[in-house]
Parts: sequence; structure tokens; C-alpha cells
Amino acid sequence: MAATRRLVNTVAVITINHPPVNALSSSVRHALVEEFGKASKDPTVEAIVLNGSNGKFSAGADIREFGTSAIKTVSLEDINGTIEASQKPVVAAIEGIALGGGLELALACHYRVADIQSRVGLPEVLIGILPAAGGTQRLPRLIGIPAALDVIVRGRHIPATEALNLGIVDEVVQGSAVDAAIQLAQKVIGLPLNKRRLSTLRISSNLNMEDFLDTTVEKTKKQFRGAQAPMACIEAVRASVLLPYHRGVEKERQLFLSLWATGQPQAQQYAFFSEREAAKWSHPSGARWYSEEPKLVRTAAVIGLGTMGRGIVISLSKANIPVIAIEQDAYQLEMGKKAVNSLLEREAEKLKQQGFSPGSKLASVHFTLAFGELQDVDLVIEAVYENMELKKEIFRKLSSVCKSNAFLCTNTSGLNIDEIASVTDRPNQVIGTHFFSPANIMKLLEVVRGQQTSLTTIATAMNLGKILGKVTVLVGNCPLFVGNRMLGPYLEQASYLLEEGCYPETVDRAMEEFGFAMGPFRMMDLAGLDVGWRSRTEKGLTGANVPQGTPARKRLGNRYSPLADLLCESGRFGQKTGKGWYQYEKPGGRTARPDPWVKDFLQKYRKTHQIKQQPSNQEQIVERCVYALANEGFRILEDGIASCPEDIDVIYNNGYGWPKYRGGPMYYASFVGLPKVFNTLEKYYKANADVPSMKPAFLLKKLAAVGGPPIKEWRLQVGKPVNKL
Ligand SMILES: CCCCCCCCCCCCCC(=O)CC(=O)SCCNC(=O)CCNC(=O)[C@H](O)C(C)(C)COP(=O)(O)OP(=O)(O)OC[C@H]1O[C@@H](n2cnc3c(N)ncnc32)[C@H](O)[C@@H]1OP(=O)(O)O
Ligand SMILES: NC(=O)C1=CN([C@@H]2O[C@H](COP(=O)(O)OP(=O)(O)OC[C@H]3O[C@@H](n4cnc5c(N)ncnc54)[C@H](O)[C@@H]3O)[C@@H](O)[C@H]2O)C=CC1
Repeated sequence: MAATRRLVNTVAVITINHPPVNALSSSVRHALVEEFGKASKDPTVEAIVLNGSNGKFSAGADIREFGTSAIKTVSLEDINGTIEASQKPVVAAIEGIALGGGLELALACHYRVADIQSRVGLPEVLIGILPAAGGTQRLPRLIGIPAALDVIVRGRHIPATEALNLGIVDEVVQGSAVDAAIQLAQKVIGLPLNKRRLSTLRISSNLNMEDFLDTTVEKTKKQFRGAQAPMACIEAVRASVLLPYHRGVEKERQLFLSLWATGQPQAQQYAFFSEREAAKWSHPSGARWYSEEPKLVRTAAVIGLGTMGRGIVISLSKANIPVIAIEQDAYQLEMGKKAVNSLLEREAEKLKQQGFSPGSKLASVHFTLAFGELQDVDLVIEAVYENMELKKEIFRKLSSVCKSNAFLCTNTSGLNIDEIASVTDRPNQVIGTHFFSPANIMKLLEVVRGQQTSLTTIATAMNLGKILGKVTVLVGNCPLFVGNRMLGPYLEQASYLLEEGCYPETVDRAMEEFGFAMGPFRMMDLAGLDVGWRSRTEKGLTGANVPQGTPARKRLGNRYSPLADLLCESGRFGQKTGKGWYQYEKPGGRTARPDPWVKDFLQKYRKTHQIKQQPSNQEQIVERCVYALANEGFRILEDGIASCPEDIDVIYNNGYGWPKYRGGPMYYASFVGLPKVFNTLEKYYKANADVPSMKPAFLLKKLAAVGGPPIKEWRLQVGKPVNKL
């Protein structure tokens, strides 16, 4: 049964029963109508408690039902209306989660009791929609407009204690929320319910409400560039101020339907399920996530406490894994320790505000210079400079000091995992764990398997990602792995666009209006231009090792843009030096301003090299950059480096500021239409045969030839993931 009913004295307890998260599918809604109807009619029942099985109230509407006819049967809003109108008091017992439609259901109840570990929220905005079962009308009536807007537009999960302070729940308990709800239900039998029916309450409004909402619209537009759902959420809340409840609900529904027509919800829901699929990894051998047991990681170590190491230490400590943190000298150790401790203090403060004792949630960090202290740790993550010889030296040391079953991970952003593993006594226990900066904040973790990495090592690293709260994707080993490898052709196109007449701000604006968190030039300035310059110098693409007589704009017969090298030669490394593609207020400054020096430099450069000026418009900029990115994605699939297009999209959505409402680069290519992407690339490549990255990938050609099947069907064309490199 999707919902069951039992009687405790005169209280009927109705339990939603739809594992794993009690989503309110059509069968649950039918069962709720039935059980609620029976309890209402039963003369022995004086009050009703509503809860969810397995310690979870409900994760809301069944997302898989959107776009199917099932969503149209028995509306959740009708159920909510019936519950609210009940003459018998109804109490929601919230355990675990009450999210989306789950919270909307609880808001229709007359009282809400939550356990201290639970979270509530209206996260619909994160999957491209708005709460459309009365949530945008009831919540403002309960907690006021500013607080309701914050909850609905940001879609965050609110811990129980905060929900109590906001007035979303009436009681928070340490023990069983169901027992407490039954007690409360018995206490309120016979009391008047009118003030507990949220839809009937008046919104406390003041004269500035319209101004306040208009300001929120402007702020939200800037913050969620291009995303439609946050704007629809504000309009629905505006309706709660201007319209009676029932008309507000109609507006909710209209907004839901208009959002659906934009295509953004479909992209965001694809992103939601792709993230969950990524955890279900597969290996070229045929092994899958369920066939391998991860080992327990009870203690860990981090080597190198620079930008990345610090964040990794915090992530481990927050997951309650004690860490040993190692540096190369006393000065670096002290710097790392200060940075880590200050971040830990902030985390402790947050925990205190949520009613938790920090000691019970944050594991200890021990700082040392002695590698010898690593003998007992279960897993080590190396995060020293990106230098193969240094990494090998560290892995040789680790190999000699760590216990034989310890796992050795590297945070390299693109070096060969097999080469690093080759210097150890346990190449099967070596794996890449590529975090993104800042590592304690960014959701993505690329787990990179080497040729010899064992399945247990993979399972352990993937499980560690889950424990750290990361979205974890397993990829194969190739230079730069998946995310960074795809950046190559993307940044190459961005550079060519400058040569041909665009400016950094024009290209960045186009990409930011497309929805990227940051355009390519602002991104390069943030990451530091010297990083790529060093790597190109090592490869002999620039600097003293370039063979004499090599044309400035050619390497190995292909087009090459030396613009970034020239900037670095002028000491412009980006934000860290206060100038790069832009100028900043000071070294380390963050406000990018177009720089007349760069404009002048580009004009002279184009003149020197007699480059024909053909500045691209916004649409052309987006097409060239995004198609170049997706084309490399197709090659990555051909090479067996990513096992499916969804994994690539998860990487871009969570690590590279790709707008989730466009699903990811592979989803976007599919949305635009593969024949169109293929034809555009083909046309460009025919005119620019010296840009091989724009040659349409074989897989793209194959899929375009059959009309561009839906993304789910690409797997059939890709075949089993086999690393062909
Ligand atoms: C189109 C035409 C329509 C016409 C009609 C117009 C009227 C429209 C009326 C619509 C009424 C809408 C009512 C409403 O307000 C909408 C909603 O409630 S939308 C849902 C909001 N809820 C969420 O966004 C929560 C999403 N879930 C999560 O955040 C996490 O899953 C959760 C915190 C719940 C649990 O996290 P964790 O423990 O880490 O587990 P997993 O994430 O791995 O999830 C486990 C498993 O469960 C699946 N799942 C989770 N939530 C849902 C869900 N809401 N629906 C369906 N399935 C869900 C998840 O995918 C995992 O399963 P896999 O098989 O592994 O993928
Ligand atoms: N910075 C970023 O955005 C990202 C960097 N990475 C990768 O992470 C690794 C670290 O990068 P960052 O943190 O940016 O570098 P960083 O330069 O900020 O820090 C490196 C740290 O390693 C320490 N170190 C050097 N040699 C050591 C040794 N022998 N023993 C112990 N510690 C030593 C240094 O003192 C320094 O504190 C690199 O492989 C990099 O490619 C990966 C993802 C993103």
C-alpha cells in the first residue's frame, strides 16, 4: 500500500509508504485520498497524524511523473485543500525530510512537529519549477514575504531548528516526531482550527511590498542569469500578496505550465537524475557500482596545504574523518594551519547556530612535517604542485611509509595517473581524486581510474566522494581527464575570436548571457594565466624551445594563438598580479574592468599579423565556443574516457559553472539538434582545416546521420566503455 493507517487511541496515523523517499506519486496521492477519507468518516477518530515510512516524511512530487499523464490525476493541491478543511485536527510528523510537495502537504496540516535531524524546504526551483501545490501561497501567509521568498527562490534545505525559528514548524523534538505529533494531536482535539488554516490567513503587508518585490526581481535576475524558475517563484509570491488564495493557486499553476514550455525544467530534471546515475559507476571490465564493496576510510592524510589541500582537509573533517595534514617546511605548515583553522572555526560557528555541538560533527586535524606519521592512515590525498617529478617523489615516499592496504590518491588536474602509480609498490591502489576549487565548497569530484586501479580502489574513492557530499563521477585516464580536456578547444576558440576582432568583455558577456557563471577570460584570470603558460612552455609550444623559424601563429602545422603567452611575457598573470585579460583594483583584486592596454595590444597584434577583422556576434560566439566544447565531449565518449554523455554533463554542471537549466554541453547539443551542431562544425572546419579540434567527432557524425536520437539512446551507439587510448 502506498499509504497505511493505524489507530493510536483516538488518533489515526496515516503513513506514506513509497520507498526510497516517499515521493508523492499518483499511487500515493490516491492512497492518501482513500485513507484520509476513511479517517475523516470514522467516528472513533478524533485527530489525524500524517508521517512517512523509513524516517522520511516525503521528498515531494514524483519528479519522474512530470510530463506524463500521471501528474494530472488527483492533484496534490486538492488533497491539501481537503486536509486543511478537515474538522479533525491534522498534525504532520516530520522525520528526515519534508521537501517540495512534501512540505506543501505539511503546510496544509494544522500543526507540524519535526525531529531535530530533519530538513524542510521548497527546492522546486532547483529542478526548474516552482512549488505548485499551494506552497507559494501558504508559506508567505505563515512566515511573511521576505522569509518565504528566501526559502522559495533559493530552494535551500532548512535544518529543523531554523525552521522552528522561522515559524515553519511548531515544535522540534530530540526523540520520535511521530510520538510527539500523537501527543500534540491528543492535546488539540476540540480546539478551534480556523487560525491554523494557512490559506485563510491574511498576509501581513506594508506599503513598500511592491518595491520590495521589484527589487528582489532585479537582484534575482542578476544572480540567476537566464534561469526562469526563480523569476516565476517571485511572481507566484507576488500573487499571494495581491490575490485571494484560490486565485493565487491558479497563478501558480499557470506559471508552472509556462515554465514547462521553456524547456528549462526538463533540462534541470535531466541534470538531477544524471547526478544520481553518475554514482552508479561502471567499469570497462563490466563491473558496476553494486558489485564492489568500498573499504572504510577511518583516517586520512592530505599532502600539501595550498589552495586545494586546505579545502580537502576541511571536506574530510566535516565528514568526521580525522586528518593528518603535511607540508614541506615549517613556514608553509604554519600558513596552512592558520588557513585551515580559520575555516574550521567558521564551520563550528555554523554548526552551533544549527543546535549541534561542533565536536560531534568536525573531526580533528593534526598538522605535521613528518611523513613517518602516515603509517596508519587508510587513505592519502596528495595536493602538491602540478609537477610530475615532485608527485613521483611524494608517491615513492608514501609507498614506503604507508601501510600496505592504504589507498594513495592524487589531486592532479591532468597528469598521467599511470605514470604516478608506476613508482609505487601498489599501482592498483592509486587513483586520481580531482577536486575543484574551493574544494570544501565545489560539489564536483572527478575520480580518475588508471590502467591498474583495482575495483576496490574505485569503489572506495567513489564512496568517499559520497561521504564528503560530492557529486562524484568516474572517468578514465587521459591528459587533463574530462572537464579540463574539454576546456582546450573552448578556450582556443575564445582566443581566436579575439584575434578576429572581439574583445575579452564581448566574449565573456556572450557566454555569461548564455548562462555560464563566468566567461572564459574572467575564468582564466581567476585561475592564473601562468599555469597554462608553464604547461605550454614545458610542451615546447612557447618559450626558448620553440624551433627557430616557427611562424608566430602556427604550431606543428596547425593554427596557434600566442595571445595568452604574450600577456604572460608582460607579467600579466590575471587576478593575482592585478592584470591579465582585464585590469583589477590591486593584485588579488576581484573586480574585472576592461583594460585599454589590452584593447591597444589586440589592435596592434591584429595589425602586425594582418588578420582580417570579422568580429563575431553573440550567437556566433556562443556557437563556436559551445560546439567546440561539446565536440571534444563526443571524442571523450569515443575514447571511453567518460562512460556516458550524462557523466560529462554532470561534470560541467557541477565543476565548470555551466548553467544547469541548459542541462550540460551534451544535453545542449542534443537540444539544439545534432545535425545542426555537426553542420556548423563541418562548415567551420572546411574553412579552417588548420583547426583540427573543430573537425566534427566521428561519434557526432554517426549520431547526426541518424537524425540525432535522444541522449538516452547514445549509449547504444557508443557501446561499452572501453578506454581506447
Ligand atoms: C507537465 C504538465 C503538467 C500539468 C499539470 C500542472 C499542475 C502541476 C502540479 C504540480 C504539483 C507540483 C507539486 C510540487 O510542489 C512539486 C514538487 O514537489 S517537485 C519535487 C521537489 N523535491 C525535490 O526536489 C527533492 C529532490 N530530492 C532530493 O533532493 C534528494 O533525493 C533527497 C534529499 C530527497 C534524498 O537525497 P539522498 O538521500 O542523497 O538520495 P538520492 O538523492 O540518491 O535519492 C534516492 C532516490 O530517490 C529518487 N528521488 C529523490 N527525490 C525524488 C522525487 N522527488 N521524485 C522521484 N524520485 C526521487 C532519486 O532519484 C534516487 O533514485 P535513483 O533511482 O537512484 O535515481
Ligand atoms: N588550484 C586549483 O584550482 C586546482 C588545482 N588542482 C591541482 O591540485 C594540486 C595542488 O594545487 P594548488 O593547491 O593550487 O597548489 P598550491 O601551490 O596552492 O599548493 C601546493 C602546496 O603543496 C606544498 N608542497 C610542495 N611540495 C611539497 C612537499 N614535498 N611536501 C608537502 N607539501 C608540499 C606547497 O608548499 C604548497 O603549499 C595540483 O596538482 C593542481 O594541479 C586541481 C584542481 C584545481
